Amino acid sequence: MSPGEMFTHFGSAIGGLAVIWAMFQQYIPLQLREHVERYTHKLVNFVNPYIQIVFPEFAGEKLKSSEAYTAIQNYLMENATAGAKRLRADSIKDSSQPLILSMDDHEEVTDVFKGVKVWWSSNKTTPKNMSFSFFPKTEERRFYKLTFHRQHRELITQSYVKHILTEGKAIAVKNRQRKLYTNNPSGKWSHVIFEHPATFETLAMEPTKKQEIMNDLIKFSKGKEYYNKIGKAWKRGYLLYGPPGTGKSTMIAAMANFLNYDVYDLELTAVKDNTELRKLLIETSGKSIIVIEDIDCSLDLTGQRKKEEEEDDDGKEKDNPMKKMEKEEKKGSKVTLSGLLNFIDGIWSACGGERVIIFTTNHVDKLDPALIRRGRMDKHIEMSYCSFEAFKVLARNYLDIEDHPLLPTISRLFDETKMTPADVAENLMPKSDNEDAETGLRNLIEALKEAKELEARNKAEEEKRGKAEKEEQEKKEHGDEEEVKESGASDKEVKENGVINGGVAAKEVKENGFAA
Ligand SMILES: Nc1ncnc2c1ncn2[C@@H]1O[C@H](COP(=O)(O)OP(=O)(O)OP(=O)(O)O)[C@@H](O)[C@H]1O
Ligand SMILES: [Mg+2]
Repeated sequence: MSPGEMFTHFGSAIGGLAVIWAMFQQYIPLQLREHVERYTHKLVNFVNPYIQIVFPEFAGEKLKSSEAYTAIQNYLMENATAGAKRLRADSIKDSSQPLILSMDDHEEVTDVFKGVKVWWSSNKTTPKNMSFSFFPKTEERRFYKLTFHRQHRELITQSYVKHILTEGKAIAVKNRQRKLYTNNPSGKWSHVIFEHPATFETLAMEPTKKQEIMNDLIKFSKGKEYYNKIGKAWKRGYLLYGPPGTGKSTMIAAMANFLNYDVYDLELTAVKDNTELRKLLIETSGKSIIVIEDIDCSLDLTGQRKKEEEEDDDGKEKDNPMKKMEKEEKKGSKVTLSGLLNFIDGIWSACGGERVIIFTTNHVDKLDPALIRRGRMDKHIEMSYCSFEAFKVLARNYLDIEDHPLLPTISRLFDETKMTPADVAENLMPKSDNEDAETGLRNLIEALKEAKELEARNKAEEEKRGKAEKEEQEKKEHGDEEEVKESGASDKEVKENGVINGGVAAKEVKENGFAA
């Protein structure tokens, strides 16, 4: 029992006396009665050196728990419930969710702040005039009570309470269930709980490169003041590019888990036009990652400008409504490159809150340079084939292997051939329950050897094809030369003939002339 409570009980005892007092009071003059009551109250307050603050669950807004109450609940859950003997397990929806514990009613815990001890208790009051209700719970009023010695009044009311509220809110952010939003054809976001297990720890990538990305994200997420100072919207763009199965989508999930952000997976082909795009983007919340996967396939963004020019060129087709409609249909979505770029260029600076924008593509060379120039996409990250360093992460995750006699062989094979992390992971995955780690490694070695052979075969075939083409070309060129040669000879003949003939003729003429 907290000292405050003790005094409360002391107060109740006095209250008991007051009841007896009330029985007699009708015989006592009113003035004297008031006098006695005032002094008992004063006496209790004078003897009780403890102060109590009450934080009710519903303050002001009726339907939403007060921010302070929720923050205190979170804080106590993480920091102080160890001392509580009776806990309440609330909001268990399914077995995969972590157990959320809070103090049971009338339970009490202590907390220490800068060497000062305070007491917290969880309480509820039931209104005296209990009316019949189908929802009896709503009649209860819960509250937290904080008790501390009056000599620490300043410290507690000014620093401790503030500390609790900020800590509690931070815990809420950390524990909140994050969401994965996707846009549907009716132009709205719908969401599910985001529960992707990928983390930077499980992501196969060179450690230095990985660390660099993590540092970049940390700097960004803590950069509120910096972005304010330079007058830029608080956002950062990443372009992830590389062949399929190199971990682009996995990287996005790892980033979201690392930053504790929501994810908005924007399917551009489902967006009707620029107006809808703007609406969708404005509806995104702060602390979120906006993803446009396969940006080169989502829209004909790269060719948009060219197409418009083409359309302008052939005026005839433009006048034909059927042709025009066909074209519109083919075009499908009318989201334009310039529309998209406008939004990326900080139109949401007014919306506040930090946002990360990620584009992914398999063909970085196909993208319009305007889309990926620095400043729009701040960081270009290449996701490439699995290196030995990256493989070690997978070996640790999939097989719990740090070291193994087969690793040097694998290292050599990785130098000689290319394989995506997705394929490596697939090979390491046990095919049956009783498969051991070594089998996994052997499977991978086999697959790497096969990949190497295939590569060699493809290369040989390509060379052969190249050679054949070269020969064909040479043959063609040779053929031309022959022809040239042949036609050259006839020219010569003509020439020679001409000369001969001419010579003859001249001779003849001469001769004739002479003759003449
Ligand atoms: N770098 C990686 N680290 C760990 N796992 C990976 C990595 N790359 C791929 N994987 C594994 O392969 C699967 C496919 O990878 P992912 O979907 O991230 O590839 P992607 O690059 O997005 O491919 P696509 O271009 O086809 O979208 C993942 O589920 C993951 O298990
Ligand atoms: Mg992907």
